[in-house]
Formats: sequence, C-alpha cells, structure tokens
Amino acid sequence: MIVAEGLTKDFRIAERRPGLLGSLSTLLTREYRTVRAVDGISFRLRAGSKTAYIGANGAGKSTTIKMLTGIMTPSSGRCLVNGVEPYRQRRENARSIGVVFGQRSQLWWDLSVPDSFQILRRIYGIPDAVYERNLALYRELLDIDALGTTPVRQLSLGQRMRAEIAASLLHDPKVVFWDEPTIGLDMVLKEAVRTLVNRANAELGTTVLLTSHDLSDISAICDDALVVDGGRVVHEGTLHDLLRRADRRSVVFDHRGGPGARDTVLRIETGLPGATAGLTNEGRIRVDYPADAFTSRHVLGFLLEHFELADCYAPEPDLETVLRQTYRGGVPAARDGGAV
Ligand SMILES: Nc1ncnc2c1ncn2[C@@H]1O[C@H](COP(=O)(O)OP(=O)(O)OP(=O)(O)O)[C@@H](O)[C@H]1O
Repeated sequence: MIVAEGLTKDFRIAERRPGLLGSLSTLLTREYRTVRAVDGISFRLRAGSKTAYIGANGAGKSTTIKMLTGIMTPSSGRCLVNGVEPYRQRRENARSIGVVFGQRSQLWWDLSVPDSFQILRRIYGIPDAVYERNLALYRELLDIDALGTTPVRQLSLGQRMRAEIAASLLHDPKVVFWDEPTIGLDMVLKEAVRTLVNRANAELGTTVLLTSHDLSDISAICDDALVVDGGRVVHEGTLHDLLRRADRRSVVFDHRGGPGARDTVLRIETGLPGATAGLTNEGRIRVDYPADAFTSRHVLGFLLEHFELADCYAPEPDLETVLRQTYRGGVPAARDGGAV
C-alpha cells in the first residue's frame, strides 16, 4: 500500500535580476523565493492497484514520485510505501520498487544493457528462475537482445526506454513508479510495455503508479486516477468516476427511417435547449448536452418520444476534455449514470 499524508515539497529558488549589472548584484546579494511544488497531498493506493497520476506540466507529479522513491525528502508531511518511509529507509524501499523516469536514466551510462542487467541481478539477488523468466519476456515483447552490447549512452531514446522498462521490472518489484515511461516509443512498443505491466499486475499483484501525458497509456493501463493541479489533489477515485465528471454528455443514434437529418437536428436543439446535434461520419446523429442541465434519463425520454432510436449508445466522455475542464477547476458533480 502507498500512503501520503499532507505531503509537501518546497523549493528555494535564487531570484535572478535581469541584465549584466543585475547578474553581478545577484552574486553579491542573493534573494530567494519559495516554490511549493507539492502542497499537502494526501492519498491511499491499495496494493495491486493501477493508478494514473495525472496533472498538467508543473503540477507536482515528478516531485511527488521523487519523494515516494526516496530521492527527495518532503518539506513536511510524510509518505509510506509498503510500510517504509522511502527517504529514511532508502535501501529497504529500493528493494521493493521499480522506477522509470523517462527524463533521466536509471541505468549505468557506460555499460551495455546485458552488463547492467547482470549488476541488477546481483544487487537484488534475483533468483535464476525469475531472471530467466523475465528475460524471456523482454526478448519476446521488447526485443531486448537487439540492443546488443552498445553502451547505454549510445542508445536512441526509444532503445534506452526499452531497457529502462525491463530494468524496472527485472526483480519483480511490489510497486512500480513509472514517470513518462513511453516517451520515444513507437506504437508497437507502447503496446508491449502496456502488456508487460498489466501482466505483472495480474500475475504478481504489482502496484502501479503511472504518470504519462499520453492519455492512451493511462486508459490502457490504469483503473484509478489521482489528478493534481497546482500541487493539490483535485480528484481521487476510479478513472470511470473521473470521466463521469464531464460537463457534457453524448448520445449517438441512427436516425434513418425518421425525419431527415436537418429536421432531426432542429427538433433536438429546440426541444433540449443548450444541447447540440450533428451528423457523425457514419451518418448517425450525435447529441451533446450539458450534464448540469439534463439527466440522461430526460434526454433519452425526449429522443424516444420523437424518434425511432435504432442503434443507440452513449460514448464515454473524452479523457482529454475532462482533464482540460478539471485543471481549470470548477467541475460539476455527476448527476446520473450517463450510460444508456
Ligand atoms: N529541483 C527543483 N528546483 C526548483 N523548482 C523545482 C524543482 N523541481 C521541480 N520544481 C518546480 O516544482 C513544480 C512542480 O514540478 P514537477 O516536475 O513536479 O511537475 P510535473 O507535474 O512532473 O511536470 P511535468 O508534467 O512538466 O513533468 C514546478 O513549478 C517546477 O518548476
């Protein structure tokens, strides 16, 4: 289990004055300001859960992960990973976690991938059977042998990320912290990475905390979502609950057999003020309506009364739209189930 209680991190930054004279005077008399990167965050993640840690640039995601992995000490508050305070018991914590920071390498820069793996095998005391099982998986899914004996420093970003991901899972950690793990990976490798982590979770109960600006990573891996904005948690719950916070909902149906498309659109927009309707590429009618003005029951009732609802469904709201709305604050509470 991962617990954060009032977790806070402040950075003290030296102010620089503009211009040459300003730079010189900065050297003599330094002034500092404090940036609060993480602002009293609290959450609990179950063992075996897969949580997306979501937030705009600068929201405080990496800083939180650095505290959870023991790289940084909180300014106040605390966190526990499997009962261990990471920054106090760094070695103990390191044994049970796997880490990927897309922006910086966890591997030895001058060593090849096979050499790095041998070192990790010794450090973690990985049993032969586990090592061979995992290596076979990385051969199959990440084509790890193709990286050869090239030093990590000479690998491309995508090649390095394959090695980083494999290294983070090599010792069957209880928890993986993955911060932007798929940057530089093509679609096939992204898919392989998702398969790997989902398999570790299903077969070994590995807990996953993932940050990614690639929302398809989040949808393919995570069940839960923790959204931060300005260093504070603004949503904690399932990904499904997050999607239900959308301020607009949709219904799609096949209008053929009814009045023409133009009439259908007109009737909907007149009967449901605030809703918009239009033709989809497949020739169906899509109705988008404000969730705070209508319940889905009301919208469906109206549509049933006026049209033959062939092939009707309610598409899930788009995660990107929900997040844009969540980051700017003020999210209306979900009114009803939404699904048809
Ligand atoms: N070492 C540091 N010194 C000073 N300020 C820092 C430091 N690390 C992070 N910050 C500041 O803390 C805030 C949060 O940064 P953080 O890297 O945690 O954000 P993030 O959510 O991971 O962003 P991104 O999605 O862009 O990676 C930002 O304002 C950043 O400038």
